[in-house]
Amino acid sequence: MITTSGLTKRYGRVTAVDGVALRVGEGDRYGLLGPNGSGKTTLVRMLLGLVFATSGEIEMMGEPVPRRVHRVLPDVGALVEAPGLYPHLSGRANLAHLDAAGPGGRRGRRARVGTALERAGLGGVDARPVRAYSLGMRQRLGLAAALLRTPRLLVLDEPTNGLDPRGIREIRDLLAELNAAGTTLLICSHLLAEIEELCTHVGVMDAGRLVLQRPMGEVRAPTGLVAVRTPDAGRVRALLDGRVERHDGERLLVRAADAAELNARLVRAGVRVLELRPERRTLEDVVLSVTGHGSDRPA
Ligand SMILES: Nc1ncnc2c1ncn2[C@@H]1O[C@H](COP(=O)(O)OP(=O)(O)OP(=O)(O)O)[C@@H](O)[C@H]1O
Repeated sequence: MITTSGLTKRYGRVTAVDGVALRVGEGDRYGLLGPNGSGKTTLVRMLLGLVFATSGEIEMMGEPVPRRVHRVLPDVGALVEAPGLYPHLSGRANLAHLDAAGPGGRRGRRARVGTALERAGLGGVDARPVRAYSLGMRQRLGLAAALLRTPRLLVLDEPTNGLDPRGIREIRDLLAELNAAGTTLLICSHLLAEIEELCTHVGVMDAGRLVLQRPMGEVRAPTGLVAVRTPDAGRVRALLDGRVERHDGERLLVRAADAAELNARLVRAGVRVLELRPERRTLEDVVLSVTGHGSDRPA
């Protein structure tokens, strides 16, 4: 879906994006993480033909970008910067304007706009002028604009910016639904939890470089430790002498390659197991291990 090689963008002496080889496959939910100023936005803008690369190649859906970006953009929905909204018009009227600028004809416009508003959770408030919208509502309207033409690829920069927890959940569900219907997602965020919940693949930028790019399942590999919660912690210690790495009240951390085998052994010994779960590396651990201090901080 997206392949770049050696993609580089320099602004004077600042190298915002440095030799990036991005690989986003069809149907992926790709989360691009990185500290502020690590180059995520610049990278995404180059993909959309909004910023020209200093060097390197971009291919999107088999077409070279920016040379053939006009062929690609009709299949791409983007929520990258606040779209040019008219504050005195309603959300519905704004979308009708945007739709008129797109490839779809007049026919079906009303229905397209209505469906996009509904899906983005703005069905009930579409008559209000946009200047009365909260930040979250503007964000939803931006998403509704991206949804006007069920895109093959949806590129989102901080899609849940300004949303409350319920709004975040709704947008996440909507994105998962779109993805299930075939839309590839590329999401920039610095919210680890958001990416961890939603994405199948993760890329991490640091000081312009893509320092990690892997399927989520590999990133969150098991640590070889199993978390056990039991009121019989003392008995577990006696039983598994030397394999208990940590013990805090009812909670134990046990070194074990096979969680099922450990569970069977504890139950056989009459230990009451309340919870048992293989420990995985969190995305936070992984990201912190590959990124430096955050590119915006003075050295
Ligand atoms: N138009 C520009 N002119 C000069 N420098 C720029 C320009 N755009 C970005 N930069 C610089 O390039 C670097 C990367 O910026 P970019 O906005 O791509 O990072 P980011 O990862 O998207 O950060 P954030 O999470 O804060 O949006 C920063 O050092 C930034 O100051």
